[in-house]
Parts: sequence; structure tokens; C-alpha cells
Amino acid sequence: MELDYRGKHVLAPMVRVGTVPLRMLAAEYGADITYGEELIDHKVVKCFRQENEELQTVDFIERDTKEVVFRTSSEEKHRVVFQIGTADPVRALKAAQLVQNDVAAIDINMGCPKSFSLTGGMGAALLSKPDLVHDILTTLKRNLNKPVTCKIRLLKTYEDTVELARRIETTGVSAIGVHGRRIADRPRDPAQWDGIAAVVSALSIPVIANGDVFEYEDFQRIKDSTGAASVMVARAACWNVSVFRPQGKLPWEDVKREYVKKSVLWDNDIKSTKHELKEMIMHYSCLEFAEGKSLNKCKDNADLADMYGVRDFYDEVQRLRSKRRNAFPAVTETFV
Ligand SMILES: Cc1cc2nc3c(=O)[nH]c(=O)nc-3n(C[C@H](O)[C@H](O)[C@H](O)COP(=O)(O)O)c2cc1C
Repeated sequence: MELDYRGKHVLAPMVRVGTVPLRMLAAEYGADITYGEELIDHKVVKCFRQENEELQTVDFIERDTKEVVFRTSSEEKHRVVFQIGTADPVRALKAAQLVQNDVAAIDINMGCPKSFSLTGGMGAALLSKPDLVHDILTTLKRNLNKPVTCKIRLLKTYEDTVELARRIETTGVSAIGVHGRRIADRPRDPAQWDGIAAVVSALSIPVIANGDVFEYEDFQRIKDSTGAASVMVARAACWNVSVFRPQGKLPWEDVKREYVKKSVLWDNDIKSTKHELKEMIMHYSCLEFAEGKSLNKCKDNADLADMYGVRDFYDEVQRLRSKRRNAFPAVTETFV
């Protein structure tokens, strides 16, 4: 069934943070739609698809480096959104075609203000190129069998933002994410919810409002204030992903342990897991304290399991994995 973008709580795309453990945990706590981190089309097109029976995942692996660029599982197929960084319709299509059968939707990043994106003509650089935006989105819409969306920032004026959003709507996208900040705004600057409201009033397609949702109550506050169909949260979820729980956040110590368990379960890349744990520690404590120093020394998921007191869980996962390994001695590769 096609993804419905109304009335949804959404985990925002976050580089290095939005890998499989955080997405799975977000969904467990109540997220309906979970975006993966932005992946650049140049890198995605160099990947092949591989089913990993032992982990029960689908992996997209870079041919030369053998790095797992994107890991997902059928468990999240109906809610995971694959976000692409691109400046080229043909390359974006090639990347999207590789993953489309394993994800719920494809999103194009049109909001990243980092110089890496801007110099490559990607992310927020697209905001000033409406013809290219149109080309990318129509190419994807015509050739994919999954919903296509994009995520923008506010432009200099609300009128300019609305004009671009209207143009985007004509491409037939299923929804549009709007981060209520301009390119020059810093994360500490308040998000302008009335800018999002201006887009909502001008469009008929669902708008996903994004910016400054920190508590569960904020989901409703931003909806009431903007009229948006759905709400997306980034930093608050990075710091404590239980923000999606209607009953309120759990203590961050508990969430951290659950996150480590998910990282063990999905054999997450250690760099990504450590990055997310550091984000949590920096927010609630300080990396200079003992925990931060011990975390730095962790070399793999086994070290993390020891550090966070989940060694029994780790051992049980390894036992099940070796059972599966014996049942499925070979993995299935699909070269595209
Ligand atoms: C660690 C981090 C990584 C991010 N990576 C991405 C990304 O890959 N793609 C994207 O469109 N936005 C990215 N963003 C922006 C967020 O998706 C979101 O638009 C922004 O943080 C505002 O939402 P918030 O106020 O809930 O944090 C990132 C933000 C953070 C904090």
C-alpha cells in the first residue's frame, strides 16, 4: 500500500544518525515514517544490492570499498524513506531505481546548507534552480513505482518559498517537507512556523512541517500553528528518540541502552553508532567525562555491549546469528 503522508510523526533524515538502529527504535517508540540519512547519488550508483540472510537485512554495498552504504530490512520497508543528495536527474533516477523496491518512498534533499552540498549543486543549492528541481522530480515521478517527495528550507521571502513549493507541486510529488529555516539561519535560530503555514495554505498536497519540535506536545502545537498534514523531528530524536512516545520521553540512560541493543542486533557500523551515542552524551552530559572517554576506546559492538551492560543480549544475538549462518551458508547478491 502506498505511503500516506497525513497525520504522521516522522523521523527526519540525519546524516550518520539515521541508520537502521535509530530508525527501528524510533518506530518502536511511535514514529510512523522514518527517513534514512541523506546519501549522495554518486555513491549510491556505485553500490550493489545484497540480501544478508544472517542479519535478515538488505544491504547496498559500495563495489570498490565493500562499505555498507545503506542497510535496511523488510521490517521497515513500508515506512523507510530513502533520501538522495543530487544535482542530476539521470543519476538521481539511477540511484533511486537501485533501492526503490526495498523502501517506502524516495525523497530529494533540497535543504542542506553545508558547503559540500552547495558546491556540488545539491541540497539547498537546488532552491535557486526551479527548472532543475522540476527536471529531477518529474524524472523520478515518471520512472519510479514509489512515492517521490522532497524536503526544502524557507527561501528569502515567504512569497518565493510559496512560488517554489507550487512549482514542486506541479511535478506530482506525494508530499513536501518544509524546514522552517532559511539557508543562513543557524539551528539555534527559531524555526519560522508561519513560513511553513504559508506553504500549507498555498498547496493541496500534504506538507510535512519541520523545525523545533522538542517534546511530544510540540507535534500537535506545530500542526495547529501551520495546518501541516504531518510533522518531522530531527534533533530532539537524535538526543532522545523516545520523543515519539505519547506517554512522554523515557530516561536517556534507558534509551541509550536500547539503542546499543539495536546496533548489536542490526550489526550497525561502529562509527555511526558511536556518533549517535556521542550526540546523546553531548546533549545530556559531557564527552570529557568517563563515559565519553570509554566510548572513544570502543572498537566494535562487543565493546559497546560490555560498556552499556548488554553483553548477555550480545551473546544471544551471536548465537542466533551462527544458527542462521549454518542454515544459509551463502548470501544472495544482485548486481545491477
Ligand atoms: C545531525 C543532523 C543531521 C542532519 N542530516 C540531514 C540530512 O541528511 N538530510 C536533510 O534533509 N536534513 C538533515 N538535517 C536537518 C534535519 O533533518 C532538520 O531539517 C533540522 O534539524 C530541523 O529540524 P529540528 O528542529 O527538529 O532539528 C540534519 C540535522 C541534524 C541535526
